[in-house]
Amino acid sequence: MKITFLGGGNMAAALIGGLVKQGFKAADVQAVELSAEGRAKLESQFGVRAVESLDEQALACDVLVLAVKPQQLKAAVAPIAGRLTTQVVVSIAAGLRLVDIGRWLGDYHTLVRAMPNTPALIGAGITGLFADASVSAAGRAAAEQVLAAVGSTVWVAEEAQIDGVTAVSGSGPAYVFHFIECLQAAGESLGFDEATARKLAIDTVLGAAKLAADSDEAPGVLRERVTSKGGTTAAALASFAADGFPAIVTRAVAAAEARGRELGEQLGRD
Ligand SMILES: NC(=O)C1=CN([C@@H]2O[C@H](COP(=O)(O)OP(=O)(O)OC[C@H]3O[C@@H](n4cnc5c(N)ncnc54)[C@H](O)[C@@H]3O)[C@@H](O)[C@H]2O)C=CC1
Ligand SMILES: O=C(O)[C@@H]1CCC=N1
Repeated sequence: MKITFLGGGNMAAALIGGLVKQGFKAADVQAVELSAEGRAKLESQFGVRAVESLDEQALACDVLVLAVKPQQLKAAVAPIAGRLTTQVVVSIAAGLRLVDIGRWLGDYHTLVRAMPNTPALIGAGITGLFADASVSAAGRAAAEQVLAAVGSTVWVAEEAQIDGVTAVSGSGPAYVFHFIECLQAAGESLGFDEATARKLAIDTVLGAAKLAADSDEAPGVLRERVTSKGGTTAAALASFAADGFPAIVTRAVAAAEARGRELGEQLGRD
């Protein structure tokens, strides 16, 4: 399977890195990237062909992944409008709706919306997928194969749910990194040096996530097991509750989801 990325920035690099690590042949992966520095990085890091514009060789692919910023996508696909034949086009752009992307591509509807996340770089991503009704089973399978190479995948029943996936898991790594930053800073405030506080914070999140992933129990049950009555964890959790932590998370995720919808509506007017 030949895969071309239109846009070779952070997320494309995470996906390309993941694909190559998972055994995809670098010769079957290409990237179209405006920045010379970006192209040089992709070529040297992953050994893939990186070009400035979508030439015939780059267009001759089975899956074309649109990996530019939502605000850049309409202009980026303009040169290929009406030139697509059988390629499965997978947009990973936040918010943008298939109906608008299809229009910008010159009424082309072999389209899949996917929302991956950056842990794809280490094969630990999670991607939500939604396909236009006209995409064949083989087309869906091709799109899924690309994303499944870098982590797990879930199909959603309605396109609007991709904005929810974006809010929970697309943006989610940033929330977890932020929590790690805060836990590290809290450790430093107790007198640990930076390296020690960082290790305590990261290894805790890593271990807890692994335990939650491996366990049949709900995260709430695992939380209760850490929480001795009248103990230290109970004191911390009472403080979290008093500060409204669950509502803070719910509001933040809702803000991300609303922003996705807003981006789709705003940019789709073009
Ligand atoms: N960063 C993340 O964690 C995630 C990002 N996304 C989505 O992935 C897309 C890309 O995001 P990032 O990689 O973070 O952005 P980025 O800015 O790092 O990458 C976009 C790249 O596209 C290039 N580009 C822009 N116009 C171009 C054109 N006409 N032809 C060729 N290259 C062009 C830019 O030079 C840039 O390197 C966005 O739509 C975003 O919503 C999706 C999931 C997670
Ligand atoms: O922040 C963003 O808009 C993108 C989408 C998901 C992660 N990064």
